[in-house]
Amino acid sequence: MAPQRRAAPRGPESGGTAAGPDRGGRRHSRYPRGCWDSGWLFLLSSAAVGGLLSWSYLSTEDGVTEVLARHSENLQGKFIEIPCSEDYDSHKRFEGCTPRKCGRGVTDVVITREEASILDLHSGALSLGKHFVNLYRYFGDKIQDIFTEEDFALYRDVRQRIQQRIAQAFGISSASMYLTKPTFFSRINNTEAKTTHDEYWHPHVDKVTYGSFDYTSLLYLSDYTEDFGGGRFVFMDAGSNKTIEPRAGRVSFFTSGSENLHRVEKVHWGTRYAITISFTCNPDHGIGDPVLM
Ligand SMILES: O=C(O)CCC(=O)C(=O)O
Ligand SMILES: [Fe+2]
Repeated sequence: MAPQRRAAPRGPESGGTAAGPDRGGRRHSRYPRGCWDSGWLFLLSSAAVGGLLSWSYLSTEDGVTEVLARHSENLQGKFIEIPCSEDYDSHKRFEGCTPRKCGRGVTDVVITREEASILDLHSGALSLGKHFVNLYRYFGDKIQDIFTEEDFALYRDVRQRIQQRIAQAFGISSASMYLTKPTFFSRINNTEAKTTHDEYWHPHVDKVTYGSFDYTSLLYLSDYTEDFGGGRFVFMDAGSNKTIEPRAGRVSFFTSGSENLHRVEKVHWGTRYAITISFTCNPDHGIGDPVLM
């Protein structure tokens, strides 16, 4: 069955909250001491009850979970810096590219939902049962029946914008990064895994799993809770997991070392589409953009 194109309109941009001037201090002194104390106690106990409630609400079988990006949010950009692991020291360093600043970011404004829906059409055509398929080898001459030159141009443009966003977030030059392999479409549903490659739910470190990766990006093509259930992306931090709920057009990116150990929750229903676009700092591990031959 041909996949359906979903042309969902974009929601309004989310605005930031400006911090106001400190208005709290002077008001407290107007209250009699006893009243202030009980008010404070009340505040503290409500905060404790609230905290407990949200803790139990957010807790999962994996421990305490914090949501970094909800499906319903339209995030301009969120970036969290974290200390780099030592993984990069055991590889050749490329100053100005190899991570010195590490972290993770997510944005909903670099790729539109419309662009995601066009790419999604193709991931539907690529349901081949295995996780890694070399499209050129698989389709041969027929590849031109599946992808048009416009599709490749869109892919190149999307990849370029993601690369620039990553470079900006980590303070490096976009020209020092190279696309690397595997860069792939993934399609996940709740059918049984056929090979170990299909077992996407295992915690892993991309730099260990894929070798050449320095920066990983994920472009989501479908929507958590609308197109599929489960399937959230989880950063596995000590003591607290951080989740990203996929949303069409959402880009999440992070340094590929063990500072960003992660996994994907099992998909319970529906189909989840995403593209993994990865970058290396080592020109020897770079690959060219896909082209139509
Ligand atoms: O699809 C995702 O959200 C993550 C996939 C992933 O971890 C990977 O391809 O290495
Ligand atoms: Fe990964």
